[in-house]
Amino acid sequence: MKDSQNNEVRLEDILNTTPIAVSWSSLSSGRIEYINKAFSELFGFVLGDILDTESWFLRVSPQPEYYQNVIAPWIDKYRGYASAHDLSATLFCKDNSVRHINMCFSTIGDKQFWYFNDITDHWVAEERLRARSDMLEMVAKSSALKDILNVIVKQIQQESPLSLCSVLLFDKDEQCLRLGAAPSFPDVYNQAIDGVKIGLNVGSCGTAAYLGQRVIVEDIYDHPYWADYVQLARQAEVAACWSDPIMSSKGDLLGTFAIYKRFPSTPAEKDFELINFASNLASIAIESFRAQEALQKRAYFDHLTELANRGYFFQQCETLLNESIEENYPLAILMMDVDHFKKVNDEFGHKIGDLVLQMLAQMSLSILRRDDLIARIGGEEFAILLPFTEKDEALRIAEQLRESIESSMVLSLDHQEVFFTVSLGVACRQDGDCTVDDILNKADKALYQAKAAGRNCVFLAMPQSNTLF
Ligand SMILES: Nc1nc2c(ncn2[C@@H]2O[C@H](COP(=O)(O)OP(=O)(O)OP(=O)(O)O)[C@@H](O)[C@H]2O)c(=O)[nH]1
Repeated sequence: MKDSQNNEVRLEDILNTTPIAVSWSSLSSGRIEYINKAFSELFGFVLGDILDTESWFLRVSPQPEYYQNVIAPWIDKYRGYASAHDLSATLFCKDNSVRHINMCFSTIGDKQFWYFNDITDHWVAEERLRARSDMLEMVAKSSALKDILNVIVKQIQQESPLSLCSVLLFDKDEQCLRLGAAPSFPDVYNQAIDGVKIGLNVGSCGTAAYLGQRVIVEDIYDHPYWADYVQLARQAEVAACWSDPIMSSKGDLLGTFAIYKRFPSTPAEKDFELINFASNLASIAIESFRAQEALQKRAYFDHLTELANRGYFFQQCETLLNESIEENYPLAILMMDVDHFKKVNDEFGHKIGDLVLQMLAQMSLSILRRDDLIARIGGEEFAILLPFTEKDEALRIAEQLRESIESSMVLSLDHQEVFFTVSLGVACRQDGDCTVDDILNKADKALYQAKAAGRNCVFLAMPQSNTLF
């Protein structure tokens, strides 16, 4: 008896020196009878905190379903076996920090011996590598920026399950933040944040973007930065927010990355590391996306007027024409050409000619509807696609364009007012119009007639004849 007690003491001493967390429990009662020092250090529990394996696993599982669906079936499967296959699980410590554990158990008589190996560092490194390569793959495949940012946010939330994360994008023109990705926030919160101007005391993100530096608010309900936003925070059920500005490789502000907590919280060293990782990843994603966007713009858009170019117009036109034939909805095309443009160039110089084209583009955009498409298809020639548009509406839009352009002007280098006009040809899709060229040719002929009729007017291409509007 004395020997066995001595042996037990020695075994506990030995187990207390091992860096692996070890415990044993009674197979019949489930009661945990022993935990070693490494176990207490890893999970933060002492033996007095723990009753039996089931209640302990329920306490450390992220949700009860995780215990019921993952851990309990694993225990049942290997109950009574000499040893179980490993299970990798995400478990909470007593202080609610999260660890990734590789665990297994073996059974000897009535005793179940448990081994818990902390693989958090390894797991985090692997997950981050995976997130980075997933993100780069999405960037390479030209996925939507929102989807790419969602991958980043979800990765961080997985690594830090008690956190909610968001990425907001900086809108330089409006000096405001736009929603990038915040999948765990309620719509009411996301709608309120979308478009918020950056500035001091505009929550953690608005302030971080404004200052260009990290903002740590440990208690939203007791911080001047959040004074105007506590109601919103209450709706989202958040109480702490740590926000980092996302900067480009050239040091420009791209947006913000933020970690929110449900309770007032102070970030630990590993949280800062997590924020750095996320901001970095988001910066790569946003910069790559914007570079691709710029490339696409160059391929599809006219650099002088920033309107679509000929190639893009034909591509879009073909898609919409086929759609309008299939679904039998009306569609119209306008051809618009500057009158006597050569004269403008000759009289005032090419630079002023360019200004005229830019002014005309802006004026047209302000008149056209959201789904209309205007493109510069030649030097001073523009094509306009009007989907879901009947003849009368197309003529009304053409006339409005003509009138507005007639009454606009640019200033020459010696401050003279330079007025200009346009002629327009209008064609509507009719039965038998199968290609973009079919309709464009009609619109072109109507434009030619408008020119021949003296310019600064609108002509409609009719099935048999052309008519002055
Ligand atoms: N400033 C400027 N001029 C351009 C550009 N592209 C083409 N042009 C000029 O547009 C003019 C077109 O002249 P024309 O085809 O004779 O047409 P027009 O003078 O407008 O006469 P109508 O169309 O018959 O009313 C030429 O002088 C071109 O040099 C451009 O990007 N910028």
